[in-house]
Amino acid sequence: MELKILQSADEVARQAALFIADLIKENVAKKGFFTLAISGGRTPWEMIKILAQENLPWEKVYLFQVDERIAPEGNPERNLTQLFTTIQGTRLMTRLNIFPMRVIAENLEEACEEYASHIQEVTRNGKLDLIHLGLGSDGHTASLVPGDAVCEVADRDVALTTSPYQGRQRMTLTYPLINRAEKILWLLTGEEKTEMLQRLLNAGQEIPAGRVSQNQALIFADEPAAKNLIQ
Ligand SMILES: O=C1O[C@H](COP(=O)(O)O)[C@@H](O)[C@H](O)[C@H]1O
Repeated sequence: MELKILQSADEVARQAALFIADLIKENVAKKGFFTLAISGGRTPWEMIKILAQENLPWEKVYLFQVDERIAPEGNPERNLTQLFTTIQGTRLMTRLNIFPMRVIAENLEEACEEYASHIQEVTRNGKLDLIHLGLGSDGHTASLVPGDAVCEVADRDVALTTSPYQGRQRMTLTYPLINRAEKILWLLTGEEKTEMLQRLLNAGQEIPAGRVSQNQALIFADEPAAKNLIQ
């Protein structure tokens, strides 16, 4: 796994946006489209704001969610609400193909299956071109949360947590789908990520993030997150 240490959170966002922009150009030129899954939390929004300024073939980009809270439409805790707030008024709002997780469905198990089918259809081979991941200070990533049976799902690409996590049940991409992605991009900023960054680099199997494939992964971390690694 490659690690890039950058001076600040702003620089992490900028470099990540440039990295994604290059991948979009490359994939659209090669196969005509690009598939991407974005996490929620704190880190992706600045990167997305920068990306939105790029003149890219957005109509050919298909954006999926990595995870979502089971909560009503427009709920401020939802990752989709934050995404829409971030891209409001930008070209991404009208041109990007966004696939929201249907967390308001009556039958959530069916909604998981349907989401997995959409990913299969759009990607054609079941492999997303890029998955962006964050890392919680308890070692969770996506909504693969410590101690939840969702971490053991091996036969489905999208699943539900068995219990609420930070107050809400969640829908999440599972390890099989995440680990099949062509590329995985971790964004880690802030001092509170220092210990988990170390464990992620050691592929510590005791934290959910440590079980994500490292072969195709790249980490952009800022100096506070990587402070133990800087001499
Ligand atoms: O709950 C969540 O948190 C993680 C970590 O977020 P971050 O604040 O470190 O960016 C995030 O990856 C996940 O999608 C989100 O639902």
